[in-house]
Amino acid sequence: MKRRFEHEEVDAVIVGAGAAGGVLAKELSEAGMRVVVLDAGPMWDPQNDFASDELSTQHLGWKDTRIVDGTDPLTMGHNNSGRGIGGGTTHFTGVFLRFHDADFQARSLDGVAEDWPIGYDDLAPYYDKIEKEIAVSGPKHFPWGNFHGPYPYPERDPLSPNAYFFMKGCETLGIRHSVTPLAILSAPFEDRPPCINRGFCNQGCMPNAKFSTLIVHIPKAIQAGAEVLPNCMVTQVTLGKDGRADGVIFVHEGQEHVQKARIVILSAFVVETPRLLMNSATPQHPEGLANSSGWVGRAFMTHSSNDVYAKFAEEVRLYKGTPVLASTQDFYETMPDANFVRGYTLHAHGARPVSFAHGISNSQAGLLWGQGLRKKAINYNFYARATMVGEVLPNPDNRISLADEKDEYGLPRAKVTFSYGDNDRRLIDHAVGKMSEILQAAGGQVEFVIADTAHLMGGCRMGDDPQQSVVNSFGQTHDIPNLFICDASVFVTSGAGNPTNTVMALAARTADYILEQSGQLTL
Ligand SMILES: Cc1cc2nc3c(=O)[nH]c(=O)nc-3n(C[C@H](O)[C@H](O)[C@H](O)COP(=O)(O)OP(=O)(O)OC[C@H]3O[C@@H](n4cnc5c(N)ncnc54)[C@H](O)[C@@H]3O)c2cc1C
Repeated sequence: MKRRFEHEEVDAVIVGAGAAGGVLAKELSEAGMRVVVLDAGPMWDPQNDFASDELSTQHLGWKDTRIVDGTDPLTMGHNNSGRGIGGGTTHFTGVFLRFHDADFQARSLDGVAEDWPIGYDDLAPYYDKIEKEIAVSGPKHFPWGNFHGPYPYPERDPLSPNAYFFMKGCETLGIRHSVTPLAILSAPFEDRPPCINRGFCNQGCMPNAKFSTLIVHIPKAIQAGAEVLPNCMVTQVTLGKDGRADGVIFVHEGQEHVQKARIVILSAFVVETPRLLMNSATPQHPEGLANSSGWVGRAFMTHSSNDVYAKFAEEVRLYKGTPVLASTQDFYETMPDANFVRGYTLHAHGARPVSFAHGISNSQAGLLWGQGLRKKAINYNFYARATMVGEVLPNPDNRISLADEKDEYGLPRAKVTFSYGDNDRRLIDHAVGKMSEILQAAGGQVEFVIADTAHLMGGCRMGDDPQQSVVNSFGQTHDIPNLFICDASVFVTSGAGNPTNTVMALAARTADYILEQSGQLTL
């Protein structure tokens, strides 16, 4: 492996080239900082590595063994993680929503969870910047939240049959709906083509119509001088004699290497960032770095993402088009007459045949296999699907910790403990009821409800109080001023919308802060 900065201290080393790491790499290197980015996985080549095939693209997820427990253990892998340059964005669905004002104020408004140390207004300019930078497509008027459009690029057209059925159901019931804001092009942008509705967004998008960090931020960072090193698994953050972070140790092809840096930024996502901090424990930091509060790994969240499938007399063909093209946020904020607080987004959500068969084989109607499964799966073309993105309240007992079992690097594996709370379950019941009503109002017969989750957030939450949080609102750890955390792990609550726009806006804000502060002695 050729390295430019093997024997030098760089300005910043970034661990993880995903949604957040990519934004940071671009911003810091364009501002003239010397940046090295290390990612555990490969540098993907969309034309060779992104097959139009469900099964052969599972490797885009983080596949290392994790020990899972709790009353609702999570299925880890392709559905909730990424590995390699681009991180989760290589195979994310591209739904690109902003959080609402209320998402930052769960404690003040509803007496649950915690308020974030920032509000919507702190992120608004960064949402604007990111959306413009990647040409988000969306409606002229988005009915919910603080931002109503217009988006930089026009909304997608035509939509999928599944989206039209969803919108018909919503209209019949008087539920507002909208074409979904997407990080997927509706017209040419830079050197990328518009989407032609192939529908393989979760397999990597071979034509590059869908945004990913791999094809947007990382090339720009490299152009500006950043060194991006794939297949480099960071195993430890190191401290100097002064107690400040002074670099990282990483493994490439079985060999250990060191990268010294003035600032260390962890953007390794919700499981690996806390794990790395805990695996970097020293006698001065016996519970792991940045963990004097005891909050490292705690209160991580997922979104509830239950699916409802309904059968129609006409063909729907769930494989057609971008998976999500229509949504409603009419149930996003706390509803006065509901038996739960907070809310959810609903999407019309396509499904390819393998995930359809996998889902229905395991639905709440009971297990299906053999002839029974075949009989249902053969009617795949007649099913429509809706999916929820439900807020899950933070619970300190939902946590990432270290298991006894070791991985190939000799490091303790991550243990991921997750259980839903009562509020989460009541919220899910409500959303499943609404999705069923919508599909029925469109003419379908509900046949399958499938419990599922999506997205991970939290585990290194931000806050003003160093005893109750890991980082400040800029991602700077309370304990070690030149150690930053910038990824989905800093979320305080999960909100009820897909998180990546917020992950990237936070990263752009952290980059500004680092650039403002980097001349000062405190960094
Ligand atoms: C199937 C799927 C669909 C999704 N759909 C949507 C959607 O439609 N809309 C939305 O908003 N969000 C969606 N998401 C979520 C989205 O992908 C994440 O929110 C986002 O990628 C998180 O960004 P991040 O920077 O925190 O982490 P990531 O993007 O996951 O990046 C983390 C990177 O760190 C690297 N890494 C980890 N540990 C180490 C280590 N020790 N050393 C070196 N490198 C390391 C990993 O390889 C990875 O590349 C989806 C996710 C998946 C998996």
